[in-house]
Amino acid sequence: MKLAHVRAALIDLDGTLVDTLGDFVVALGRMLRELGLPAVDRAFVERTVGKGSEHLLRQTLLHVTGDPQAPERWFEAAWQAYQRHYLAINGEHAAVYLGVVEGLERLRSRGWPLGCLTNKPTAFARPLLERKGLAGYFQQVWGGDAFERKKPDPLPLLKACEALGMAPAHTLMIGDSHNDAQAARAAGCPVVLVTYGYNHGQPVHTAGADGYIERLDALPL
Ligand SMILES: O=C(O)COP(=O)(O)O
Ligand SMILES: [Mg+2]
Repeated sequence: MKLAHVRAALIDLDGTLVDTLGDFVVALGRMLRELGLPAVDRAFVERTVGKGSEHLLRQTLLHVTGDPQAPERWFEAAWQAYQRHYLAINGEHAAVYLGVVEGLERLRSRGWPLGCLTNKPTAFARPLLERKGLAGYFQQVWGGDAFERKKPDPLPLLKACEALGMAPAHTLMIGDSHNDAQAARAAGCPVVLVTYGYNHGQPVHTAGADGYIERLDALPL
């Protein structure tokens, strides 16, 4: 892992900083019940999160109905209900991973500017970071709606580097999935993945990162 040139970091949220699977399962469950649709299982949610809420809702609607028309037909009602249910429980069924606070302290002690870059809507991400005591570590927080395109597109990383005043080659992306690695590669950022998150149901070591760590405080700085 070559981190000698790194001067800043962009860190993913779900599956990297906070284990939010419980929040997703509860909010989706309440939404589906409200719409009169069948429930969804935890394993499906785990392999579907990471590409933003719109993707999660469309895939869930397809999965529970088996009807290719369902995502279009139900999307608007689902989105309204999901936002309401998610915001009502945001962080209640979620826990900060071991090593995260220690890792953030170490990154901060190096004087690196830190940004949180997630595909989660900004309106969910900010209160979650506040509630979990992590907001103070980040200069900026960008959700999946902050830019025209989401990860795995490189655009959010390029824009975030620009906002931090750092070149991509000096900005480390830390994430938990192929999505983060692909975006970082295309943006020209070095990338390290944690091994405990959600990687779309795939083994994380196949994601093509520069390095893999079991805890955030295991970064060789
Ligand atoms: O898909 C989501 O809502 C969140 O994904 P991320 O925090 O891992 O980018
Ligand atoms: Mg993630």
